Amino acid sequence: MNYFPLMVNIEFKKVVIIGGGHVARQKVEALLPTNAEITVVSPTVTDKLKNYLDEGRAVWKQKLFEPADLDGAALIFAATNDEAVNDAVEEATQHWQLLNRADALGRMDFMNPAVVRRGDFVVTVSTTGASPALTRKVKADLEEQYDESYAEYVAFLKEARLLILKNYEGDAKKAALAQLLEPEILDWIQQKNEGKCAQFLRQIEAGEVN
Ligand SMILES: C[C@@]1(CC(=O)O)C2=NC(=C\c3[nH]c(c(CCC(=O)O)c3CC(=O)O)Cc3[nH]c(c(CC(=O)O)c3CCC(=O)O)/C=C3\N/C(=C\2)[C@@H](CCC(=O)O)[C@]3(C)CC(=O)O)/[C@H]1CCC(=O)O
Ligand SMILES: NC(=O)c1ccc[n+]([C@@H]2O[C@H](COP(=O)([O-])OP(=O)(O)OC[C@H]3O[C@@H](n4cnc5c(N)ncnc54)[C@H](O)[C@@H]3O)[C@@H](O)[C@H]2O)c1
Repeated sequence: MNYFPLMVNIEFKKVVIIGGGHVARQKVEALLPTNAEITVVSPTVTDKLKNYLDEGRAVWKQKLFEPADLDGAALIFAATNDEAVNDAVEEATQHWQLLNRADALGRMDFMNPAVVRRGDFVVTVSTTGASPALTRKVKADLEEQYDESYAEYVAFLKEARLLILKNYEGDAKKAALAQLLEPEILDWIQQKNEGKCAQFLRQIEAGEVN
């Protein structure tokens, strides 16, 4: 199956996770930055997951799964360790709801890639379920290659690009946008050279970048 990768806005959408184990905790952690409305349905939860629930970052329904738990959910994660329960979640999922099964059985409307998040810079990795271990290895490589400085780097590129779009047209715009990929800009960010960054923005505004 060829899955279609998407960046989806799920802010305020209801997401229901059935199960409260290690996998459910991973799903909650992946969802927290999205501001989705997360509900966890499970009689027990791990200590770390309990912390998120205590902080009000997700709602805990401390109970066994029932079909009504899925009402209004846009995304559903069947993440229990019991195949029969995951089957029951699948059975209760409406055609318009998107289902993920952590056991990778049955209806899999979407899969979870590994995610490296650096502010607006997001890199995802997937083997479409073929080798979660390779996915994690490549993720670790990417975390090293794209360190925390990329958040600030991409934020700076955004600011500079918007200034270029405002101040340049035609070929001059193209040339100025191409300048944004000069490696020295990443060097300035990593060396915390705020002077150089500010000077570059002033040069853009003065029409001097080409
Ligand atoms: C990327 C990540 C994202 C996430 O889960 O959010 C993710 N798995 C992660 C971790 C992880 N997965 C596994 C281990 C145990 C060690 C090992 O085996 O290596 C660990 C390590 C850990 O848990 O720490 C094993 C495993 N995974 C699946 C099965 C079921 C099966 O295949 O039968 C089994 C066997 C279970 C068993 O043995 O019983 C299934 C899936 N796991 C997926 C994603 C989807 C496709 C991924 C792809 O290939 O691209 C898919 C299909 C469904 C889905 O969940 O969407 C997350 C990275 C966390 C991070 O960010 O570091
Ligand atoms: N996708 C992945 O990354 C990945 C990784 C490892 C394992 N897995 C799969 O995910 C499954 C879950 O793994 P885990 O480590 O989180 O298991 P776990 O044993 O730590 O947790 C299982 C959870 O399911 C809950 N549960 C059981 N029956 C329930 C019911 N009727 N209603 C509601 N909740 C119920 C339990 O209370 C528990 O909190 C594994 O069995 C495996 O198939 C997936």
